[in-house]
Amino acid sequence: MNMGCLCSKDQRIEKARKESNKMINKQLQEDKHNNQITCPRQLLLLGADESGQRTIVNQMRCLHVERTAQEKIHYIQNNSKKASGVSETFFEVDGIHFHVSNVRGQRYESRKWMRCFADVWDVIFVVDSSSYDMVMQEDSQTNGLQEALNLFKIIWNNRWLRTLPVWVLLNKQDLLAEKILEGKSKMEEYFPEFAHYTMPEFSTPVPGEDLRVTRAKYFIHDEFLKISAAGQLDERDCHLVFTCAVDTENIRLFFRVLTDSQLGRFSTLRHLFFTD
Ligand SMILES: Nc1nc2c(ncn2[C@@H]2O[C@H](COP(=O)(O)OP(=O)(O)OP(=O)(O)O)[C@@H](O)[C@H]2O)c(=O)[nH]1
Repeated sequence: MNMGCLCSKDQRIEKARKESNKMINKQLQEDKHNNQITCPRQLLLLGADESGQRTIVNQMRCLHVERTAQEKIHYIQNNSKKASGVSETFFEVDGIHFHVSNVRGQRYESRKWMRCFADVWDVIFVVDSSSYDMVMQEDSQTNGLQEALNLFKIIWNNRWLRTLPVWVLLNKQDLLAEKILEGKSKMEEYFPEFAHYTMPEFSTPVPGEDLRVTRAKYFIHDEFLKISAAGQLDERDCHLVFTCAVDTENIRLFFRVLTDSQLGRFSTLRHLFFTD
């Protein structure tokens, strides 16, 4: 009788323990799910002037926002000719909330804002790939692409951002292709090393793409790759992506790949962007 009682008491305890475990696990799952939905993923959007940052934000807003987007702008005092500050956009994709912080005037104010981004998930760095023959408005002297490379180096090596994955959007591919095919502005006149550049084996032209365009875009790609690879000790993701921000579909697909990567999913759309 006693034995029976003890046994059923043990069984009751065991049953209660299992139920409690089940409830805890269920709660954990729900919290995880709610967290994914309500806790915004913060993206830090950076790049040199005129690279296409605002266009990308606008595309995201048009695509996903309408109902959910809000925008806040904080201005930072500075002495440069252009306004600088942080504009923040909030929107939702597939139930996941995003928070994009777009920093203007990064080169001059970086010390002021870098440490404000403790919760950033990814850095998106936008490049005007067609600026290889242009000078910066700021000083009418510095080559546009060289300025983007210099700024990327600062951002890649910044200690506040050192652990974060970086997506380099080699933007304005349409304008780059136009310039290269036009033949008036030769890349080697601005970047002499281009004359001896050979493409990596994995570089595959987009169907129908002229090989001169493929070579130019991979040259730029490799210049950024060199910076991300130099002196790197720990594993850190640097994804180089060819984009055209005025093409809504292109930005939509990029965003889907980014969302998949943040959710730890392998994106079937990767091949549309990735060069590795
Ligand atoms: N053809 C083409 N034009 C682009 C592309 N991306 C941006 N643009 C244009 O380039 C210009 C500058 O783009 P913005 O989005 O304002 O660039 P930004 O980086 O926000 O510029 P700042 O305000 O100077 O920081 C605009 O006229 C855009 O329409 C692209 O991929 N292709």
